[in-house]
Amino acid sequence: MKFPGQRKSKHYFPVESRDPLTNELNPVIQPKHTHVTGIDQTLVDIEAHIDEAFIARHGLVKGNSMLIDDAAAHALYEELQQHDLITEEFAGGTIGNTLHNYSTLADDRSVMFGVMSRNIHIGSYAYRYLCNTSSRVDLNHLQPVDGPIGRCFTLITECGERTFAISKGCMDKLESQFVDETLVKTASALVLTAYLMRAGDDPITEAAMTAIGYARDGGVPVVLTLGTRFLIEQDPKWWQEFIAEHVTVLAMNEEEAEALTGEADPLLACDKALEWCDLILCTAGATGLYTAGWADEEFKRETSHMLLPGAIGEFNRYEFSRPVRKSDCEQPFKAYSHIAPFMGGPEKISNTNGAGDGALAALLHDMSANDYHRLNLPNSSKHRYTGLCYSSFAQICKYANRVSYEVLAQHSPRLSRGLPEREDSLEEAYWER
Ligand SMILES: Nc1ncnc2c1ncn2[C@@H]1O[C@H](COP(=O)(O)OP(=O)(O)O)[C@@H](O)[C@H]1O
Ligand SMILES: Nc1nc2c(ncn2[C@@H]2O[C@H](COP(=O)(O)O)[C@@H](O)[C@H]2O)c(=O)[nH]1
Repeated sequence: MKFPGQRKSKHYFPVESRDPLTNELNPVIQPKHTHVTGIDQTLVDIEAHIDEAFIARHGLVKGNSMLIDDAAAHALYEELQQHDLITEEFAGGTIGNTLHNYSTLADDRSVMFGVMSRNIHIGSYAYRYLCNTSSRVDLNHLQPVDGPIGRCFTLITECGERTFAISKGCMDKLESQFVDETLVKTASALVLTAYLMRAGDDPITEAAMTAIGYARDGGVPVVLTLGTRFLIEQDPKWWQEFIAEHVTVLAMNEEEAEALTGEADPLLACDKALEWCDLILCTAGATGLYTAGWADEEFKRETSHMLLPGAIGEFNRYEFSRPVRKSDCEQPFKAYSHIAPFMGGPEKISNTNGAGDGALAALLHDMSANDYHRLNLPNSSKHRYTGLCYSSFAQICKYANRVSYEVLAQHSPRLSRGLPEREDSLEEAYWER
């Protein structure tokens, strides 16, 4: 496992390179490994740049992710092809992207549960999906199906907004028996998307609920990403109860946060949602991102950064604390952190597809690094208490933000490589210190 984020560390990480004296006592150190699991609707993104009239003509809603039937998919695809509008085709799916990015960043294993076409032709969407997924993502547990995987028409309007039209194929056919109980129970996290709950009569919703049950029994954090505000605003109360009952870590953007809580200010939305879960990653486009969660009075750490004004005054005071599950705190209190986009954002953003998934992958990396460190160095002072993450709220903000930047600066929602070892933007002296 790679170190989460770029910085110098006072803890021994990775654990193989620990104190030479201890190494002499234990010359052969075989680190114990961790992994994360996730469930997704197996989808290929078909990206096209279109105008608003196209969106209206096909009965779509700008910014939404909508399911379309076969006839609508056919008409849409025909028009895209006729006018030569398709610019890219690559593996997608919000959890598929997150697992791929996690494995790329951590250089470590993730396991994806989903479906895959039984018969795959070279060049087909299924083939492309497999080719565009990191070899660190374990796809051995995919359920074979007699039909195509899903297609996600990713339609980008002039303003950079993306609208998704989903042609399901067999993407929702995942059955519970293909979710491996041991793998879920031994993972550092189970990652799910709200999209899994809109499968109608198809079995993927039940498979997700089965996985949630395994995670609960194994004490594994359940991480939920909200997908789109349109889904949440249909029934915010239902989602609030769902989160309160099942979710440890919530990932959302500011629009989804508002749909869930009724609060337009991301800080106030996080404050409210913390009543239902333990840790929140809230991305806010050009405003950057927030982390919010619980920490324990006994282990709180005050920031050395400037205290920030906002809907909650000086909200970042304890951002150097590490997130802890509320139930693991003796005296829980809420801590928050915020960061503006890395370097103000890339010079040119061709689209923001996957920027949120990238940020979540960084958070997952930090969570699994914590487990990895605890498994291998249980006596480290870091594990005097049971933290959810390896790093502080502030550090997670930095890392997530940096990864989002990388996704924005490239074309696909999936990272083609990890972050650079050294940041060109940081002065040489930082690394030499
Ligand atoms: N226009 C932008 N300028 C600079 N950074 C941006 C911009 N849009 C997104 N980002 C970065 O990407 C992150 C995630 O973006 P966001 O659009 O909120 O995610 P989502 O894909 O979930 O809607 C932000 O927190 C920020 O760091
Ligand atoms: N599993 C599903 N993934 C979906 C669906 N609609 C869109 N998407 C995927 O989201 C990412 C972009 O994520 P974001 O971070 O920019 O919001 C993209 O790659 C799509 O494939 C869906 O219904 N199910």
